[in-house]
Amino acid sequence: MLPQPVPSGESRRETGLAPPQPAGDRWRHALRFFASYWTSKDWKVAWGYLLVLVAFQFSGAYVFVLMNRWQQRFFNSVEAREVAAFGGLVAAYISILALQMVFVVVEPLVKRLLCIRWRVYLTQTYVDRWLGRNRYAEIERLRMIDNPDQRIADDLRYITDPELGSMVILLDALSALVMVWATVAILLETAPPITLALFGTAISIPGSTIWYAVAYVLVSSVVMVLLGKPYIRSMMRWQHREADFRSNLVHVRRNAAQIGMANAVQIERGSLRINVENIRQSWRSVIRAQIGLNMANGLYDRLGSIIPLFILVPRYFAGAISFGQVMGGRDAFSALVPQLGFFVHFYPRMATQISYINRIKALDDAIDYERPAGITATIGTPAGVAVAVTGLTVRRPHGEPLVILGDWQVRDGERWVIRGPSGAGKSTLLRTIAGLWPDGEGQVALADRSTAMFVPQRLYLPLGTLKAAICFPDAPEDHDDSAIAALLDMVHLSHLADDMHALRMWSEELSPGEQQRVALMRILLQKPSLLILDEATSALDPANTQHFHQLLEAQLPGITLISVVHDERLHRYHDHALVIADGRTSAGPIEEIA
Ligand SMILES: Nc1ncnc2c1ncn2[C@@H]1O[C@H](COP(=O)(O)OP(=O)(O)OP(=O)(O)O)[C@@H](O)[C@H]1O
Repeated sequence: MLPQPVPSGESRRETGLAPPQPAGDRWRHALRFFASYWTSKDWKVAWGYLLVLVAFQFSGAYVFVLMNRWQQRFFNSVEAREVAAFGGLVAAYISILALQMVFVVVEPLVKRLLCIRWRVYLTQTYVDRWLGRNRYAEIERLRMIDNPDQRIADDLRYITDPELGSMVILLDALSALVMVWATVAILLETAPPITLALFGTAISIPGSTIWYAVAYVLVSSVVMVLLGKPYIRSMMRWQHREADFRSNLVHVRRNAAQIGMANAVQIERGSLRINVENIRQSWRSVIRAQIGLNMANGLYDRLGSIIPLFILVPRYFAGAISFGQVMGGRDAFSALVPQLGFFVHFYPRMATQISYINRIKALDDAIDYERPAGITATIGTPAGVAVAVTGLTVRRPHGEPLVILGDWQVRDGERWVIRGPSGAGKSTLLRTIAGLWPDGEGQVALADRSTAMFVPQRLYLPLGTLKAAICFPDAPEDHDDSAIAALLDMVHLSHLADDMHALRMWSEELSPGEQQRVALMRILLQKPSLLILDEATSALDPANTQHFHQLLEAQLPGITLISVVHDERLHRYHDHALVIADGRTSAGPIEEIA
């Protein structure tokens, strides 16, 4: 069975070069994404905070109505010169103001508390899922999406932002609904009816201002949706370019020494310039797309405060309503229009959020993608066999065969060398044995995974002390300092003994050859029964390379060894050979294999 094609095109989608995913899929994903926190084990606190926030939206509308009524009373009493009522009105104002202050202080606080909990939950969940089932490695191996790290760190932060995030937009929507209800009630008291003559009958529709507001908002919404589409596209492209720039900067920082040695500063500067130029260009298209949106928003706000006066003042002139009602009506209309036009007003915010959620969807798709494992990795072999391979063909991700191995067995205590030209598939075969390469067909069985150890060319050094790096995966406390000092001496690194507990960037400080000797120390500490080495001495000088293998032989005499080595002088430390040439393999005792 050939592996299925790798899902691709996400980057093309995100840069706007390919059409977006179907809307139905995106909606379903967004629903699942939002529901996840509110049904998580933190649900009690989450819903508690949310209910408080919802209650705030309702009481906010109530305070708005109080303030509006107060305004009507105030202007009417000023117009009627009711001096005696002035003190009472000021006192009433102070009480309403005090209420408003409670909202101003407490509401943002609750919002922030909820948003940080939500962010922590989402971030932990995504980190776990990304690291689970080897997805982080598989996503990189197949280059499924770019910058999953930034999606987790940044996009989730923007979605849960307490000022501009998705939940705040939804709360604003609720607040808009409640306010619409409150302002409609006020406008019904002040707005003149619309009178129409239909087939000779006079029809009177109450609350003309409301209908004008609805028509006003509907027309603006259509305009905004049309203007917003290119805005979403350009925002996504811009985010993508920003992420590329950040990851290139990290790349330069990580490879600082190599770049210096290779005199590649010009090249890196050029590529960073291209990144910045790409940002500039995509930002320009964001700005262009924003011009129309800003203009429409500006007109929308300004006209919204003047139109009600044009409608209500003639009625005041006709003596049908009081001056207080004109001011109250204008206030309610001005409140109604932005609330009704929530979608209009917040479209740019929603558009940005949609693009973040789409990036998270791409991450979810990559994490959830189940690539049928053509090669099965199992535990359990016949007695005396350390590795049993059956019917194995290793393929490249897109299906072409890389190594056709068929059946192969490594018996306990055998020492195999894997040979072949560069690019033949030696490292990939080792990854397959480790169960990290699923593309192809056949079966790989290990006698015991827990006593097998894989040592790649570049060692993984965790952040922490040198002792922690040497003891990994054991905890540093599991081994005495004196034992580690003796090992350092054994591998000719005794000068590092005093720095054993120093917290430094060891992966950047130790030379590749020193790191390979740290790997040797790990081997001697862990004493694996099966050791798989991928050019594990490539950075060592000949004397240290000999020493590496001699130490292995002396300290771990019965070990089963599979190693990829280019240096023919090292073949004598092995008794069997597997040679890969043009995808075909030949295997057997070393003296029989040419
Ligand atoms: N993640 C990947 N996606 C696509 N192709 C890959 C991937 N990893 C390895 N390959 C390809 O598989 C082939 C074999 O690579 P591999 O690293 O196994 O070779 P090798 O024999 O170990 O080479 P060398 O001796 O130079 O280390 C190469 O052509 C490489 O480009």
